[in-house]
Amino acid sequence: MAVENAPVVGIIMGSESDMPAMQPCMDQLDAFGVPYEVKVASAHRKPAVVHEWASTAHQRGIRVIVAAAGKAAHLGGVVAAYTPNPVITVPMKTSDLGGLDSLLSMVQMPSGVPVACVAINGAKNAAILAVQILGAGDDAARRQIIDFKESMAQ
Ligand SMILES: Nc1c(C(=O)O)ncn1[C@@H]1O[C@H](COP(=O)(O)O)[C@@H](O)[C@H]1O
Repeated sequence: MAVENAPVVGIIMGSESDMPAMQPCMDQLDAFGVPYEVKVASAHRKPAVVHEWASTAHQRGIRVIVAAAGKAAHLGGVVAAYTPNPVITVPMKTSDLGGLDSLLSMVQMPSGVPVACVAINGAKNAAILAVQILGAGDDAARRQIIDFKESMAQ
């Protein structure tokens, strides 16, 4: 049975240093009233933790995952390998290559393991897309998007 206010969006990021750029994602989910959980874990530095988190997310009630990372941003692809949930990746802007490194390493997934990818530092759009995905099968989430689009047009 679904627990009321249990997280339905799982946000994972490769480092604490990604947190400021990802804050708009959390803020937007708060604005929609969509519950989420946040995990900081790196597929490079803590592969076992990422494996555990990603492979059990759907069992905890998570329905969409947002994965943010910078540089050699393999985190989203690794998470996608372990979960049946849709994964939205957020390439982090980087000091050396401006985030093109993050973008290309996220978006160029091999056939069979897709991820969605928003713009460099596109944290807010990741939240909106996550709720749109939820809204495909949930009337309340779809209502949030309809209201959001109306207020954006004003
Ligand atoms: N791309 C990845 C992964 C991964 O893909 O597993 N783990 C950490 N990182 C990224 O490294 C950058 C620098 O991290 P630090 O600031 O911790 O050195 C961050 O943007 C992080 O997402």
